[in-house]
Amino acid sequence: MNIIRLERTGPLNGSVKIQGSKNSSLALMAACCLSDSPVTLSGIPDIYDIRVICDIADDIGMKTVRHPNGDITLDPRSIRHADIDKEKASSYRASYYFVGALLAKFGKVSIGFPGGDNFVSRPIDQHIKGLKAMGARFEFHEDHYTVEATKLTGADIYFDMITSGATINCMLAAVLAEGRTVLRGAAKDPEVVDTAIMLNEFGANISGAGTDTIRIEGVRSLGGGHHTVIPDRLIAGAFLMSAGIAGGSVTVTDVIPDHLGSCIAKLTEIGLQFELRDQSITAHSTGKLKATRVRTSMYPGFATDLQQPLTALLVTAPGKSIVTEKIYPKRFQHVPQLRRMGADIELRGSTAFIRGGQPLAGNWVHAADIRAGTCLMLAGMAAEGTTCITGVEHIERGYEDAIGAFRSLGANISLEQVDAAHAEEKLRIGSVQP
Ligand SMILES: CC(=O)N[C@H]1[C@@H](OP(=O)(O)OP(=O)(O)OC[C@H]2O[C@@H](n3ccc(=O)[nH]c3=O)[C@H](O)[C@@H]2O)O[C@H](CO)[C@@H](O)[C@@H]1O
Ligand SMILES: C=C(OP(=O)(O)O)C(=O)O
Repeated sequence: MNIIRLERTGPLNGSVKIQGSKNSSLALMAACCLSDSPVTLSGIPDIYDIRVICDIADDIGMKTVRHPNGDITLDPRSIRHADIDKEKASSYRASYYFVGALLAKFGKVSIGFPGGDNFVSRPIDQHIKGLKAMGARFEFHEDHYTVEATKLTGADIYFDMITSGATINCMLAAVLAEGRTVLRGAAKDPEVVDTAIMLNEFGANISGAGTDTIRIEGVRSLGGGHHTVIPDRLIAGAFLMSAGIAGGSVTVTDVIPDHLGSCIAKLTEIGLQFELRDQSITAHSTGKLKATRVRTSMYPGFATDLQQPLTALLVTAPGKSIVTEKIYPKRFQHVPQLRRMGADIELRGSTAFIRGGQPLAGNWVHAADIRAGTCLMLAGMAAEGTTCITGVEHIERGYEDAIGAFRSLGANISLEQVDAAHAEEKLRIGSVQP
């Protein structure tokens, strides 16, 4: 099995080109099913989740070609059915977008339950409620569910909470539905906006994406064309944090600085300095970090996907920090791992109380999800000695080449193969801190 090995890292210096957004790519790839002509997407990252989508596309008959320049062309004209392999659908989170994207054309979609990072509870009731309002009927089975609709009709949908997944899924279903759909309490995330922009480029009639009310007038068909996915703001945010942990200056290029507003504001409070340009951001360490409080919230608030890497940074900031997770109250699988490295963190409900500035020591630790992996890579840069991280497959769901990028900045990081039993034993006996 693969592990990531890290040694304490001196100042980082250099720049990293940020890959296309995972979460946007997952929506865009599924959205292509709505078109009646080929679509070419630029910037889609070569990551595990995307490879699964290409597999699913292949199964249902949508030809996909990855060109030498990295672009992907998808041809929805040859889709034969909407019976999605259960296991493939359950191996990542956003498989539910195939429901919204295939329902109008096929009248019935059969699919496995969404997988993805395990935060104990990730309900899909808002997807169900929204699609039902448009005329869909759901049936739930042990390992899959089916969604049927003889006809999809526009509806007025009030979400009970802000959800990017349900906003995008209902938007996809509404594009070819009859009449007008209004999504109220919609998510404003850049990934929602990116999806709406692409669909409009191909002939959809969506207005208001990026606000909390999205209106979609159903159209009869969509054409194809070309679209470039937005950059991954979550990966960019984690690289900016690495300058705070290891020192030095890190530039992220090919980004949209506006998408990182709340992250930059929080990192400035903590003591980093920033230079913002049109498409790049440089984070400078000032050598001084301050404790802070943070509460995650939906865009434009501080993203839950940045909570875990931020926690690593706060563990190194002297003083008491308080991190409250409002989106996934149990998203703390990184905390026991940070404790194994000597971090002083107490968890009470959905809040982590951090006494920062204690020395960290390398250890064997396990990344249970993508951002726990980011968090542990950052912590490993600050820890004395060697840190070995298992669960690399989770990191690979989101990052094209995290190791290469951190190495290019000067981090002491490598991918190594070890015997699985050896890793398990090391994780079991590691020097667990009280
Ligand atoms: C593939 C993808 O894009 N994943 C992202 C997406 O996940 P995902 O789309 O699953 O997350 P949502 O934005 O839908 O979830 C936001 C909140 O709404 C709740 N909720 C959501 C749907 C629903 O039907 N019922 C319900 O209660 C969730 O439990 C959560 O508390 O947004 C999350 C929140 O920014 C990010 O952490 C994930 O990286
Ligand atoms: C939670 C995440 O991903 P997913 O929703 O795909 O599990 C993430 O990217 O941090």
